[in-house]
Amino acid sequence: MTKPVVLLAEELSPATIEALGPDFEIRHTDGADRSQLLAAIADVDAILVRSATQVDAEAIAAAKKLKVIARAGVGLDNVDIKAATQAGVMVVNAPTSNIVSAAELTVGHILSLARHIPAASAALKAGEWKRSKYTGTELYEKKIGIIGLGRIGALITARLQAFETQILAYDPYVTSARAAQLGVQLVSLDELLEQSDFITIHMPKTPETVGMIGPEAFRKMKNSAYVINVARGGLIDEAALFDALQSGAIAGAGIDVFVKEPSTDLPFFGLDNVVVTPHLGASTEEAQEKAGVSVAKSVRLALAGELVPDAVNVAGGVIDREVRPGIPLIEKLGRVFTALTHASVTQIDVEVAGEIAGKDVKALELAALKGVFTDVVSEQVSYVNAPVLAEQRGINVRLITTEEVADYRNVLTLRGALSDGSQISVAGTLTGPKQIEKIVGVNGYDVEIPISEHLVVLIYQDRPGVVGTVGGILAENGINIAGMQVSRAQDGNQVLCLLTVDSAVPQAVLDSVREAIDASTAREVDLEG
Ligand SMILES: NC(=O)C1=CN([C@@H]2O[C@H](COP(=O)(O)OP(=O)(O)OC[C@H]3O[C@@H](n4cnc5c(N)ncnc54)[C@H](O)[C@@H]3O)[C@@H](O)[C@H]2O)C=CC1
Ligand SMILES: O=C(O)CCC(=O)C(=O)O
Repeated sequence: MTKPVVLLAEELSPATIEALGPDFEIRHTDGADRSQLLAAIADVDAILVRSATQVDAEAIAAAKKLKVIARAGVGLDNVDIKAATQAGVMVVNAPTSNIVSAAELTVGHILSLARHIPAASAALKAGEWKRSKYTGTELYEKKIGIIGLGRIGALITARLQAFETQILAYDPYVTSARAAQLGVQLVSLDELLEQSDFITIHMPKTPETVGMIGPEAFRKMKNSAYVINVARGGLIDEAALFDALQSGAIAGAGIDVFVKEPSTDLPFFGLDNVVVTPHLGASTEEAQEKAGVSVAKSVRLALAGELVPDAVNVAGGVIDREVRPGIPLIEKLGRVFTALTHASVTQIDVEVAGEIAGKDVKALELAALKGVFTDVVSEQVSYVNAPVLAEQRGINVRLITTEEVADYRNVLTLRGALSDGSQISVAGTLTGPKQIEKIVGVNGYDVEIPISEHLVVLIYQDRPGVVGTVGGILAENGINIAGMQVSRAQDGNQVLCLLTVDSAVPQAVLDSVREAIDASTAREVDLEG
């Protein structure tokens, strides 16, 4: 059997390959080389990148088998998440892998600027013993302004509080309670710019944040202020930074990230009051190992068809141990549901009844939709694009939970309204210590039959001899019946007969059954593959 292919598009820690294990074919490419990337991505199942590879809409369209894009780090500005979601491709990152490293580098930049360490070192190595030129400033009792008080901002706060600094922060999405918990004073952007001695930026790159630190912001800063960017190139307008440094509008800057990377000859590189590093925030042994292992685990889960806690374009999150067995069951129920439909679906209710209803069962909704669309569209259906497919078709989806259930510990039901006004439903459960997957209801008829790869659903007028007729036709065509349940409707003499058979039932055979017993419904549900 061919192994799924994982493409490593950048240099990643050796621990990444170890954590992937032997179940994959590993290929390498240089993701920064566009033509290499587009050729290499064409037939891979997963791609692992850092920040130098642009996994944009063009690359995603070229990747016909791609199921997961894994970013071994935090920032996802090099991945087109919208295009990935449309294509059913899961995007994962390693959100906490490198935050300590990035926070420590930021503190390094702050100290380098405060004490002119790189410049003094370069001068001494060049034979100059200059002490007064490199007189610095203490951090003690200084005001540090943090723009973006997320994971890294919070780590920097804790580290700089040890220097007995005062931390100000601007982050419109952080509550004052969170700021108080961190011992930070939340202020407006203007207040932060005007009061801070060191201003450090820790936001994502978004249309809202690009160029946020431009000419106007530099005008508001103290002449003695230092600015640090270990977040993303472009948050600071590079031309405005050059002017501010050259004109003495600010005292200096520490920059790890650039609009264009790699960049080796930007105008401000020539200035004495700038410390630059080549995007080293995450470049530690520890961060790379954590990022590599984290995304390798996510890739393993994603390629096994499971939901991934670190997926950024799936609403599933961490799945409770008791909810997990329901995922393959409800996906199968989704496929049975589709086989039962005879008109377009306008509404789907995913009902979770029983003990698990109190848990986070969002993953069951995703799995149900994945099942519903698996046999409907030619494109790959995943937890990622299943909700998109429902939305595109105008299907209203509801997740309904109730702890009340009559005969079983838990029952999962898909109930649908069709455009012709009719309703369909299929219910299932897991029974016994082996957690056998069973169908326990179809269109309101009670049954209890283990799910198998081939199911036949028949609805007909109750009368003697029908079961024998069905069995006879199937036998004539070499189809063995593994199980059968007949259920009579409570309000009439319609009967539902659910059969599990050992092989697929060709349409012609199903048509003969339908004719012979005058069935109003005769459907085969093929769960193979
Ligand atoms: N230089 C490097 O090697 C590394 C850089 N990074 C970058 O650092 C940045 C921060 O990462 P995390 O702290 O993990 O992200 P995070 O998502 O935990 O925090 C970002 C914070 O920015 C805030 N924010 C968003 N828009 C804002 C706005 N308009 N004004 C003010 N605040 C705003 C959010 O509310 C959030 O609290 C990201 O851009 C990430 O890509 C992360 C790791 C390494
Ligand atoms: O992988 C890298 O070195 C880039 C790290 C980074 O910028 C991030 O994780 O956002």
